Amino acid sequence: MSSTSCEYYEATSEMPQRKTTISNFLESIRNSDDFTKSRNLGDELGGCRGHGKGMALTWKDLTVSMECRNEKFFSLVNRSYLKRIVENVSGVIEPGHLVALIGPSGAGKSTILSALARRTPGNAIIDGDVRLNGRRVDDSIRKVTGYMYQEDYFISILTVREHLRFMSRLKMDRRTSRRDRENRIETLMNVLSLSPLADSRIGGYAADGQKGVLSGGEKKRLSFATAILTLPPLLFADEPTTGLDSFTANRLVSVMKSLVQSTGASMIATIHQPSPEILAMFDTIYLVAEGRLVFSGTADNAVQFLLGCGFTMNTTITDCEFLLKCVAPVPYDDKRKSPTSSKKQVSVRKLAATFEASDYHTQMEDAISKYGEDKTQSTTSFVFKEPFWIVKLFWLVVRGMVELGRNPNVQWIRIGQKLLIGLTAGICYFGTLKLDQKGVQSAQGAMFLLVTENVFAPMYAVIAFFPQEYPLFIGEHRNGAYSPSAYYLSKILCYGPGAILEAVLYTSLLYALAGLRLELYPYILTTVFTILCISVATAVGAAFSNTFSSIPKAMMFLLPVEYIAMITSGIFVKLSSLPWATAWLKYTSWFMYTYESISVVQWQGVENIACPANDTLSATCLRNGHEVLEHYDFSESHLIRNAICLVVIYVIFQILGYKSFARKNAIKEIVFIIMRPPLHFRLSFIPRCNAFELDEDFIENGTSYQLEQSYDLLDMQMDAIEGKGDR
Ligand SMILES: Nc1ncnc2c1ncn2[C@@H]1O[C@H](COP(=O)(O)OP(=O)(O)OP(=O)(O)O)[C@@H](O)[C@H]1O
Repeated sequence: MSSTSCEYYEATSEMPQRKTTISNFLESIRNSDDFTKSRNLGDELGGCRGHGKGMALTWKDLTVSMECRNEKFFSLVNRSYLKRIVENVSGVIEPGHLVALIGPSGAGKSTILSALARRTPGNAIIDGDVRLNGRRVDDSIRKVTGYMYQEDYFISILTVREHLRFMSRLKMDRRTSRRDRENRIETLMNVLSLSPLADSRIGGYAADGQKGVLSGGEKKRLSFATAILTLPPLLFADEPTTGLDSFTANRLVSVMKSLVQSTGASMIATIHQPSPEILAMFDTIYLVAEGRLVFSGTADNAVQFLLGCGFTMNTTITDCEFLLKCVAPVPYDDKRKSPTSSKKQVSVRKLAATFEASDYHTQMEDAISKYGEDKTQSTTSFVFKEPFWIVKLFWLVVRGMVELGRNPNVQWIRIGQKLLIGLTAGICYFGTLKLDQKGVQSAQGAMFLLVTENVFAPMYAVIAFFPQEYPLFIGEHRNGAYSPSAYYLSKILCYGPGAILEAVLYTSLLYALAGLRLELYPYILTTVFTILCISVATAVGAAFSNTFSSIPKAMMFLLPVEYIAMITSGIFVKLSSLPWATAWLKYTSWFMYTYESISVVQWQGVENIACPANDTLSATCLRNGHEVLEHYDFSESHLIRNAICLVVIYVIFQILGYKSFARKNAIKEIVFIIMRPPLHFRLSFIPRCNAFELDEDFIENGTSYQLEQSYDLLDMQMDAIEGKGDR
């Protein structure tokens, strides 16, 4: 190691006497029963057929910034600013190595991990050179690598074994035989002590208030089992040991260690306060603080490096505690008020600079050059044959059906609700539908109820549905389990039959009780149009739900659209009296298309509607079905047009819903593009700031309104801070 000058720390002359070295620990673990037992885990799990040996991942000057917004009520004019989270971090994961990212909370470990694995949130802006076996990574890394999220994403009503079975169908190589799949599932459950829980429901705090069945630690292990189901050649694990007791954490890391050793796979894990035993199992550790790399090498060397920098270590703390203490963040208030603590704040930068000047850094750079330039192994040789899209769709539908079947209350309650409303409305209309003027009003009222009840309830049910499902979808999709299209379509296929059943039951009940035209043709056509109506309503709900970031926002924007559609249905306003500026709105109204159609089938060919004796010659008396339809500005020739328009509206909203689901905010982006010129014009009057006059608050709570400007200002600001800090 090169001599490092760390004169800003008070150097200690006395090196602490450490009771046990990390190498001793590693030796003792290697000799332990537990470790030897799981040593051949790779073979037991069926080797890494289809995945080849491990992969080398290198990254140079990785920088990650997050585009943040100052959330305002009307988010179209929210100002964005950039928050830099990771700063020029480099490193390497060699094949067959177990690597740890350690550092204090908020240091940027998860951000580095997700940036390397291409699983960052949408607001992340990543810069740097990341290579997998020498090739620049793209989104295909998601398919060949495994990722274990910090949060657990499960369908609570599935059992442990069912969950693993579904994931094996969605994720494992399509050439894997059923027997191999089952073997792997059983072995993993066995190794991770999940076998006794194989038939227990995963649980979780579901919407129905059902309490969790698996504990947090058991879910963590299940999460790990899911991540390694495909035996990925490279696994990213975000805090795999958090929430586990020390014995289980130890066991989990020893499984990781044995897997990398027996299969040659590589694994990187962020880890909080590992015990000495766990720390010793990692081949390399990356110590991160404030988004910077402070050290890379073995844990033993990290301690030596920091001791060499002048930190003191007393004998009562563990190595990891010592490492974390050296780079612990200073509380925000202290940082602002106390000059001494701001000196400590600079020290992480200096520590990073010291590391950059050290031999450890040179060794790391050599390894990066070695693996970063290696183009002999193509990443494509690891690309396993994933299941076909249609197969994934099939299993997603089956999983959705199982979910519905296990949670029948929701569906039964909705059906019960529909029957009750149909019954109540039917009783109210019972005996009122006669062929006279009053009967016309009653019939139109009953038909309008047929429309509204098939719009509002399903639309609002869908609005709440997608936000609930989104975290699970994101977690599984980013892990390469399936595409958004397969998932979205599976949801339509799963929930479609239920919605159709609701529409049929409600329509039939109200139709019969109210005494609407009791003939097969009008009944079937009315039912068909109410089914089209409920389908459009769910598509509209899905589009709005997926477009806006929260349910209240989606409702806020949906309500005016829904009101326009309802008002232009033909019952509240004479459609021919609408002024030219708003007359076109009726063509967007699915209420109008449905209401007109069921009115047509009801009144087509009806003659002899009775008028009051003293009113037979009055122009207001409707004598036959044709006059009724004319009164509402409806036309008998519109039936096919209406059916086509409903289908078109359905398709448009499903596409918008899907686009927004796959790429959040699709509709909002369109609105923003339209709004951009006036916004740009307005914002150009805001005076520009001098970057050097800005303080750190700018970076945290910045007021920049253009992304490019944010970048430039941020760079200048960081340079300014660094310049001051180094002097
Ligand atoms: N999507 C995001 N948008 C804005 N800021 C973010 C985002 N994700 C993370 N951050 C911020 O980045 C910083 C680092 O977060 P990160 O989760 O990477 O830290 P960490 O070291 O993994 O912490 P912990 O150990 O507590 O999980 C935090 O200050 C966090 O608030």
